[in-house]
Amino acid sequence: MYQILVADAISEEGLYPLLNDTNAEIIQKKTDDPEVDLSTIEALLVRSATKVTDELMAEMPKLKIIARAGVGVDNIDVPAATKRGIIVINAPDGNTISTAEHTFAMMASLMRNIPQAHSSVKNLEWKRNQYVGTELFGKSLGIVGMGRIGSEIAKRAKVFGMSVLVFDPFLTKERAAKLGVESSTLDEILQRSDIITVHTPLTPETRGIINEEALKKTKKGVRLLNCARGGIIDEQDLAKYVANGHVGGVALDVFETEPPGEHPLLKYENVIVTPHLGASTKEAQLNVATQVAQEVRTYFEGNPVSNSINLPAISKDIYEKIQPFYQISKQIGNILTQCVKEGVHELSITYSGSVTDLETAYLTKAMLSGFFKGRIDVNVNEVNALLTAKERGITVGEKISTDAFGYDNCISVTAKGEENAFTVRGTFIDHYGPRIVYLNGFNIDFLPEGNLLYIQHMDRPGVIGHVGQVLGDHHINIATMQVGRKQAGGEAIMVLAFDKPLSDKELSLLNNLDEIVSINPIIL
Ligand SMILES: NC(=O)c1ccc[n+]([C@@H]2O[C@H](COP(=O)([O-])OP(=O)(O)OC[C@H]3O[C@@H](n4cnc5c(N)ncnc54)[C@H](O)[C@@H]3O)[C@@H](O)[C@H]2O)c1
Ligand SMILES: O=C(O)[C@H](O)COP(=O)(O)O
Repeated sequence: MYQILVADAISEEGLYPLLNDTNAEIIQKKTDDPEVDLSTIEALLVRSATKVTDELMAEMPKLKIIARAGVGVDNIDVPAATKRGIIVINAPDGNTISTAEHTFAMMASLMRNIPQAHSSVKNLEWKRNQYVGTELFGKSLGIVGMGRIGSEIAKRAKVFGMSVLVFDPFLTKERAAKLGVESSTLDEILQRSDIITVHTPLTPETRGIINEEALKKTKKGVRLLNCARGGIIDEQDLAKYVANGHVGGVALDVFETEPPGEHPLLKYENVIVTPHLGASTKEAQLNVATQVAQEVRTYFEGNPVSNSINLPAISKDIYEKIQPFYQISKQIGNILTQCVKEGVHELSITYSGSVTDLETAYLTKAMLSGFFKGRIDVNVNEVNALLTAKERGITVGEKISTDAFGYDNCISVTAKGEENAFTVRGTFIDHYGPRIVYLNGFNIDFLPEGNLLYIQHMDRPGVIGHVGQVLGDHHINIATMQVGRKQAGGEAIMVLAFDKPLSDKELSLLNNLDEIVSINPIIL
């Protein structure tokens, strides 16, 4: 049973896929709740409130997946999660409409002084002249960041009769034309817009994208909105421009620090604010919670997730095709790590035959996760495999070859150390399964599974009998046995499978046999 910590307020109804999973135990508590045993948690579900730091992850050694029920992952240390092999997923589009609607509601409120007028009437005043507003119709709206939310704002703005200027470095002129908006530079937006709204993620590039220098270029009376992330508009610079009357109004749903506390902008009548409510609708919360709950369940069922921030996305049908090769790639990596007895500085992988039609980069990462399994203290998976290899000075090379050694497909991996190189080849045969077909210079054919023993020996009459005798004397049943040799009387190998691993004593008795060169248990 896997334990899931739901650390923020996430829709109970949306958690249904997990609440319904008999393999899942849901704990709905904060991460610092003394009743929570962080060491047993395998999945963590959050919104923007919980800060998922490297220190927190260090307290959660079993953590495999962090799910953000929403879009922004700036509260999660994604590079640290990647390093630890923890998958980070989000729900990228479940709250788009709610946030676009909230931004629009803020814009209309700002233009018509609705929050101020509302408070005034509640205070028993009736100041009709004081709250004369401005129409949205005919105004130019500048949108910085034309992604999911920016695009929805643009659609609504057009219906309201506004002209829309957009700045997004990834927006093509064709898409802009299709959306009926004018693709502009940031400067054009600053100079021409009556209202400017930002909808980018907070990145080093977008932090302070609207700062003093930008504000100087705006029209007098410009209105500014930030319903994306605090910091995209520099709050200190904005406060100056509200104070000097250049900026005509501001609507903020987000702040650099949340809650903002005593904030210089809060004292101005023409600054309206909400407490990060963009995604706070029943619909959005149900959408994002359902999306991540389903994804977490999918992950624990052993299937690929589709909204990972730090793992290449792979569609379900591609995953189904890749799955058999994925397993054998892992097994080859794991055989290598158990057979190579020196430091490895290079791993080169050659794909041939039908496997070359697939996403081989994914298989290379699977091979690496098998290679590092049990070798280092970190959980290595497809998320951090390449990074781990790089950190350990292992060069990873990938090649395609036309020679599949007579098989439909072949994955061949060579591990190079200071002294030696060791090659393992595997194939996947339909209706038969994965097979290892080459081990360190010898053709062989065995199932990479369970408790195996790889023996190097001299090809002499009686050797198989001697091995059988030792094992028989210790009541050890041989499940399968495969042999391979290069030439009669020369070096040979055998690979035996057992129901349980052999003891040190049994291994040592086998090792002492005259014809045996070396023995090497492999546990897969
Ligand atoms: N207030 C809320 O509750 C709430 C809810 C949902 C999302 N958000 C925030 O809204 C923002 C937008 O979300 P989204 O789902 O539309 O994201 P998105 O990824 O779909 O869109 C972001 C867009 O910003 C553009 N962009 C990136 N860098 C840029 C730059 N330097 N200049 C101009 N454009 C740039 C990207 O090309 C992309 O098109 C995010 O910051 C998200 O966290 C807030
Ligand atoms: O990035 C997001 O999805 C929004 O900022 C919503 O954040 P929340 O889930 O904390 O409301």
